[in-house]
Formats: sequence, C-alpha cells, structure tokens
Amino acid sequence: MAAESQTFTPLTLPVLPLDDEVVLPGMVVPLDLTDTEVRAAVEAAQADARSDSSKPTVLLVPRVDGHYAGIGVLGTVEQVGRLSDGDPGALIRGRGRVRIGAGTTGPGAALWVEGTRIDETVPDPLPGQITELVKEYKALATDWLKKRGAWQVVDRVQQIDDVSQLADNSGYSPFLTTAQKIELLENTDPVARLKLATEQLREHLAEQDVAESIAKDVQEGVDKQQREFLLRRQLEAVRKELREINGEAGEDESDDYRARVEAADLPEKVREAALKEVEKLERASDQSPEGSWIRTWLDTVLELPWSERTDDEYDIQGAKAILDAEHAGLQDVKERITEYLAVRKRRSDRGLGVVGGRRGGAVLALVGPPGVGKTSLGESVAHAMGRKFVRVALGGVRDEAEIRGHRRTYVGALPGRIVRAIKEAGSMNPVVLLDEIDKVGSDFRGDPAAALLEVLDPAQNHTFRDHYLEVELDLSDVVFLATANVLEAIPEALLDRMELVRLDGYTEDEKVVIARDHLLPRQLERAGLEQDEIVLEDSALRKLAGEYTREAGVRNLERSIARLLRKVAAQHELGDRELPFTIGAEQLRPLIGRPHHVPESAQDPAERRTAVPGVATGLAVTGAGGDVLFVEASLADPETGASGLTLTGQLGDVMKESAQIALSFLRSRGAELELPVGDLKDRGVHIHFPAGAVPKDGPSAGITMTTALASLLSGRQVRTDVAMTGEVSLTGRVLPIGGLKQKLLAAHRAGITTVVIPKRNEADLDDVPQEILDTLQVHPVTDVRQVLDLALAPADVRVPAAA
Ligand SMILES: Nc1ncnc2c1ncn2[C@@H]1O[C@H](COP(=O)(O)OP(=O)(O)OP(=O)(O)O)[C@@H](O)[C@H]1O
Repeated sequence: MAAESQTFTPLTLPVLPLDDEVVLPGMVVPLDLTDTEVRAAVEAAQADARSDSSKPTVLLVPRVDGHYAGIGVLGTVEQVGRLSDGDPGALIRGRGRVRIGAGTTGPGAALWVEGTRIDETVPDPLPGQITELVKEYKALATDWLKKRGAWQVVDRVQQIDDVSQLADNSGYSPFLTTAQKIELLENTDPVARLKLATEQLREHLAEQDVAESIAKDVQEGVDKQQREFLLRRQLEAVRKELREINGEAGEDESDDYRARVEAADLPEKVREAALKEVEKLERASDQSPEGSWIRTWLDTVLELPWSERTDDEYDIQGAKAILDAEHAGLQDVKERITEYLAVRKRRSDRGLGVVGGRRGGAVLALVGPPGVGKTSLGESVAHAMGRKFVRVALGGVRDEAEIRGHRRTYVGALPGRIVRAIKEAGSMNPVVLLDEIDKVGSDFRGDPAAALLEVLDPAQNHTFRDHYLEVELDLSDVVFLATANVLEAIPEALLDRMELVRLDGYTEDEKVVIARDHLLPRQLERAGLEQDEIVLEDSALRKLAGEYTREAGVRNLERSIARLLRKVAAQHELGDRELPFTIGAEQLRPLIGRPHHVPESAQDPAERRTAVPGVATGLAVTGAGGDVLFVEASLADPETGASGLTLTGQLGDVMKESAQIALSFLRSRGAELELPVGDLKDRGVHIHFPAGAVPKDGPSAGITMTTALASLLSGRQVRTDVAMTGEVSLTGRVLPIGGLKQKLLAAHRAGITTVVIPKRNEADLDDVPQEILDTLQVHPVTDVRQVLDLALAPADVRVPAAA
C-alpha cells in the first residue's frame, strides 16, 4: 500500500443519485437501469468514456430527502447487462471518495459536477494502536459473520490489510442505517472511520446479545416443555422395556393416570390436585413407595363419583307404598318417615334450604333395640327416594381418623368412612345410614363425634375435608340417617341435630305377621326352597317368637326360621321328608328341640324365681330392648354378716342411690307399713340383681327394690304374675320412668299378667299396642303402699321353696 500522499487532478463526472442506499469504495453493486436517473448517469458516462477509451465513470452520491451528500464515490461501470430479475442493469464498482464541487455541463441528460479525489492513505507501517484497532474490528466482524454463517466473507475480511478498505467494507453491513453509512462515507480519515465502524459493529453486537438472550429465554420456555415431553416419551419407552423384561404386560400406568384424570369429570380444584400428583408419579420410580401411595390416592380420587347424581323420585304416594311393602306394621314410624320425605320434597320444590340445614332437613335417627328393622328401614328410605344406599358401621369407632381419614403421610393411610361410603354409593347424593351412632366413643385419638358433627352440619358439610383426600367433598346432597340402640348413649351434640324416631319392638302378633310376610319368604329363597314347599303355620311362628326366642326385634326369630328350613331341606335331600310340608307348633320340638324360654307363669310353682320372699320382678330397658329382671334381697346374720348396704350386679351410680333411698324409706316409714323394720337396723342388707354381667343403671327399679325388701322383712312372697317399674322417693312416692312401651312388651313376652306403673306414665299407655294392653292388667300408682298391696301375696299364701 502506498504510504505517500497523492495529488489528484480535478474530475468532471455525471452524478448517479442513490436513494436509501450508500456505496462505499471497494463495494461492487448492481444498479437498475430502468431508473431514469441511473440510466441517464450511466449513458452520460458511457458517452464521455468513448472519447478517451477508459471505463465509463460516474459519481455515486447518496441523496436523502432530495439533498445530496457532500462526498460521493467515484464508480466505474464494469458491465452492462441484465439483472437477476431480467431488467437492464449495470454493475458498478466504487473506487474512491470524491469531494463534490460545482455543477457543470456534460453529454446526455445527467447532472454533471466537478469533484476532487480525496487522499485516503494511512501511515505505513501502522502504529501499534491502529494494528490493535484492526485486530479488534476483524474479531468483531468475524464474530458477527460467523453467527450468520457467512464463512467465505470471514476469510475475505481477514485478508484485508488496508485500514481504509477495512472500514469501507462495513458498507455491506445490513444492520447499518443509511445515515450511519453516510457517516462512514463522509468520514475521510481512514483511522477515524475504522474506529467508527468498530463502534457501530460493537453496538450492534451488544444489541444482538440482548435480543438473543430475550429470544433465548422465550425459546427456553418452549424448549423446556418440548424437552419434558421428549423425556416423558423416553421414560415411557424405558418403562415399557422394563415391563416387557419383567414379563408385565399392560399400558404405562402413569400415562394412563394422566389420561384418566384428563378424561374424568372432576371439579376444577380436584383436577388440579390430581394432575399435580400425576406429575409427581411420573417423576417417581415404579418401585418407590411414594409411587404406590400416589397411585392409591389417584385411584381413590378417580373412583369417587364427583359428578354422579341420581334423580330424586319425589312421589310421596309411591314412597309410602314402598315403605308399606317392605315393612309390616310400624305404622307410626312409617308415617314419620313419610312426613319427613314430604317436607323435604316441598322445601326442595320451592328451592328452600332446610330446617337446620341447606337442603335435607334434620338427620332422622331411628332408635330402638336390635333387629327391629332400623337398618332395613334406612334402605327403604333410599328406595323410596330413588337414591343409592350405603351403611356406615360406627360401632366401636374411637378414632377420629376413622371418620375423617388418616393423613397421607401415614403408612397405609386410608380415607375415612364417609369418603369410602360415597365411593361405594357411586353417587354424590346417596342415603347414608350411620349405623350404631350411640357406639362411637372417644379417646386419645380424637373425638369421632366431633368429626361426625361436621359431617352432619349443613353449614359445613358442603366443604367436607377428609385428611387423606385433602380436597373438598360436597356432602350437602347426602341424606344422612342414623340408628342407635340406646338414646342416652348418643353424644349430646349429635343428638341436637337429630329428629328421633323410636322403634320399641314388636308384639307377638306383629312378629307373626313380619315372619309370615317377610322373613319366611326370604329364608325359603335362601334355603333354595319354593315358596309353597314349606308352610309354617301361624301357631308355629307364634311359638317360635314366644318360646324359642325372646327379643324385642325379629333377628333371632329369623335365625330360628332359617334353622328350621335348613333342617327340612336336609331331610328332604336325604329322602326322609316329602315336600310340600306343613309345620305346626307341635312339629317344632322334633325339628329344633325344646324351647329356651318358658314364661315364669308356666314354670313349676316351686321353681319360680319369686317362690322365696325377698325376690321381686322388675321391668327394665337395656340395649337389647325391654326385659324383665329380678331383684333379690337378703339380710346378713347379725353376728357374723357384714353390716350396712351391699349392692351387687354391676349397678350404676344412679341405681345405687336408688337402693339407698329404698332402704332409707323402709327404715323411716316401714313401721307404718307394719313391717318389722328393727331387722334393718341391726343387720346388713344385700341387694343383688342377677345377670350380673350386664351393666344396669337408672332409677326405675326403685319400687322393685323396695318391694323385694318389704317381701323379705314381711316374709310374704311377691306374686309371680306381677312385674313393676317406677322410681321411689324418700317419702314413698312413685315417680315416672322412661321406656314404658318396651317394658310392657317385655312383660308380655315373659308371660306377666299384672304390671304396676307410675301414675304419671299413664299417658304413655297410648303408645302401647292394644293387643298387649288386652293381656295385661296395668295398675297406675302414686305411692309405694299401693305397690306393696298389689305385689305382695297374702301372708298365708306359701309356695314351698325349691330345695
Ligand atoms: N317391620 C318389619 N317388616 C319386615 N321386616 C322387618 C321388620 N322389622 C325387621 N325386619 C327384618 O328384620 C331383620 C333385622 O332388621 P335390621 O337388621 O334392620 O335390624 P336393626 O334394627 O337395624 O338391628 P341393629 O340395631 O342390630 O342393626 C331385617 O332382615 C329386616 O328386614
């Protein structure tokens, strides 16, 4: 490269205006000759060139908004021909900077100007600074070009050593604006120009970096999803291989779960929670315990009938017909249930909430002894409403988690019984029977009753949260029913939410009807017998109910029938019995042996419990319904026996106090009754209730204990056919008791004919079936004196005591 400065002769050149374009020295550009100004300039140059046989030369001048730049570039027309689009064009090479002078004239239609070449030499050798600048520019340019994959251009740039040329090479940069290029053009100092080009390039690269990193961020988001998708596919493939190696067939589970969750009709929140678990599952290995927990949880969630709902059949007539068809008797109970359904229907028709609840009405609680049909009535309610039925057994539940589930962190965690019930029902609006709600207890594991309260509370139960499930479950459409044997054992708070329906037990007549119409047909079918192959006469049914079983309900009766039918079926199979066969009362004994319960009155008088003075017959209500119970009293030997009052037979506190009262009454008032009360002062008294294993409580045995003691003191027997119930006060008044109907039913079962009851319970007799009242002499009394008059046999009546 020439180092010395040159002097140039003035030039006269046709101007070729460039709109929105800049050509720098060293660049070769094609120009379109259809543009009149371009064509005029080129033609003028050609005309001029012919005169001196040199290459046609033009002056390339950028023009912005009609204004020309002060410096142009000398361009030689290298070739004239066709452009790639077929239009006529000229290839022009930029040669060097020309300072534009005054306008002048020349051939053709072009504008002619005078100009002077500008000296662009640089010192040689280059000072160190400039060498550095060259290196830097080349590095940046290379960087940029490589990014664009322009490898050939990289080589070219690397080969340029001329500072001026290197700077002008920037003219090709597509990222420079026209103004920036004009700046390069007008900068006549090559070093300054290279600096400018370097800066422009650096700036662009920095901008590009930012843009790239933004683009990268965006891309990364997309990539992550794609990557995850690909990884998942790979994982799936690996799992499949593994399963094939292990000989396990089947679809990929986790994939299956995702599809199942997506396909299931879940509430939005539940779906979100489930998808989260699916993601965890996808990450967990097949064998990990976590994986198996998640699968169990997902199964539970997917099996719940989130959007299943049965349509209510609110035809009250039909409902009543179903209740009647499925249960004999129980008129008042069925009436109560019908009322309950009718109110529910009316409120639901009017879009109203419920008394104490949103939709359903209070919880109906069926209270009564075992086997009276509480559970099967619950089932009938479900039938009548056209809903699914599930039973939740609560007997013995002491752990809150039984109701509300275990937290999932527990090994072997399970959802609670309520969630399991909904799953079993397969609909969100079943009838759920909470069986034996009186048998829930509480201990250190929390209070199940409190959890039940939440389940039953209409203000809370639409967002019931099971610890295991962790997502909310709407229980507001569930109809809850409850059963209990003993009213008193139901936790108070629960009792508050319940509407009680009592089932006290059946009379013998009712049992015969139930057995004939319901139990027998069912048992015949179970024994594989045709309905007419065995006929059980009413007399046989009555004997079964009265002497083979003694219960408030019909459970044992049903068992006895089953036993009887099995016997006959077996005999028939062995060829010992022709069918059809009719069973009367007298056939029972040969088939199923002797009866277990003989009424006291049917016993040998000497073997009757009350054959000795000091034994009285009371009436009580236990978890099994009404029952007769005997009270025995004895006096200790004044010399050797214990003193004071001894009580045995698992008595509760109330009953113990009741015994104290009986004793105190006799001590203070006994003399008025002509009883030898002196014995009570000197000798210890023992009162025992046989069947010592059964816990007993309550004040209603007060008059029975008094009678037993009076019998003992007077030596008069208590009449065998008399039973009694009533609380006694210190002054000898007879106070009212509960469970009269059950007690009278029990008295009737036991063959008692005379019953002494508190006068204030007289109104309860309305509940007692007439057929029972017909067999009993009921004496309402107000005072113990009346009791003793009725119960104690005359002094001269003596049954010899059993040996
Ligand atoms: N009135 C009735 N009519 C027809 N069948 C009855 C009647 N009462 C009871 N049963 C039948 O007696 C059997 C026992 O009744 P169920 O099991 O419903 O008693 P429960 O009162 O629920 O006893 P538990 O308190 O022990 O659960 C059932 O098969 C039931 O169908």
